[in-house]
Amino acid sequence: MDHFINTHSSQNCIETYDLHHRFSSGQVAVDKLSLTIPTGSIYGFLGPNGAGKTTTLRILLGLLKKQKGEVYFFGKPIKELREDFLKEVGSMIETPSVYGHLTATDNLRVWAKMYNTPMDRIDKVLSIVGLSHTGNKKASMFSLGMKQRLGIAIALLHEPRVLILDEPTNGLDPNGIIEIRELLKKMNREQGITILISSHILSEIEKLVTHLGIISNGVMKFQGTLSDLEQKQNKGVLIRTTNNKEAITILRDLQFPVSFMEDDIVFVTNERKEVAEAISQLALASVGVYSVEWGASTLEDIFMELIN
Ligand SMILES: Nc1ncnc2c1ncn2[C@@H]1O[C@H](COP(=O)(O)OP(=O)(O)OP(=O)(O)O)[C@@H](O)[C@H]1O
Repeated sequence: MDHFINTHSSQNCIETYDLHHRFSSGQVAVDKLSLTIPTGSIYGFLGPNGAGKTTTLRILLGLLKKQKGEVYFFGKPIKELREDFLKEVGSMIETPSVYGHLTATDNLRVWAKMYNTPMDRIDKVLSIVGLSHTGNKKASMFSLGMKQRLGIAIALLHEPRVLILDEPTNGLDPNGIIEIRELLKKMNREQGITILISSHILSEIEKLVTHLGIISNGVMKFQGTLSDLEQKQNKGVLIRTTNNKEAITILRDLQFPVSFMEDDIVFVTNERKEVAEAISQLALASVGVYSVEWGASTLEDIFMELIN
């Protein structure tokens, strides 16, 4: 592992190298996982149920003992930082820890005492998460979205530089998802907080994140920016002709990678020249081409391909 020690960077808020975790049941939950979360990014940690996201986040936070691998926060190994790094980290793992019989303010008072945070910070975080108006309402009467917001407020109390959130949009309706998304974007933009957010639904975080790590069965399948992922999109061309049956025979004989999709011929290529050549060949064979349309596989298609 020594060769990694020199490669870590203070440009990155969190880095892991070759993290590995096996539960006593024998289940390997995390396998040689290397994460790179740039400072200032919103990093989406995406994977299906049981992929190993929560296990990874718990290891990062020291809630689960690291078995193998390295973890760096702000360019330094956590064993050097000891528990000090936790002052810089706010987190919400699984469900928010909220006392139902207390108001939002009283919930925050409990945590402020524990963190030794000045009480005037409470109004600030309530305003950041949009819960200032909740007054005497007990948290048990909050909607799920409000409870999630309160959980985020608790995570923000001690002014962390990084926020780690495990599926914060779980169970929320579409409006709730949008509200949390806008809140996180605002915090990242206005306060420069780096955010690591896990999810099992690409569409819930696609509009939020700058970077993505896709995990399946404990193994990292993709890591990069959203546009890196978009580059993996396999562009294709939909061709409509006066005689699709003949057209497909001609194109297959000429070794073009074509197939049928409903009534269209799908031609998988990114090469304009190849498309032009295919159309000329069809014209030579007196097959009329009346429509040519560039299509693209969706990000969801790529995600499904990566995790299966
Ligand atoms: N305490 C445990 N003992 C044994 N196996 C466990 C334990 N906790 C988790 N696992 C297993 O480890 C694997 C990874 O679980 P983990 O909770 O990290 O996944 P996840 O990606 O967070 O999933 P989800 O989206 O469902 O929360 C799963 O197969 C899970 O069953």
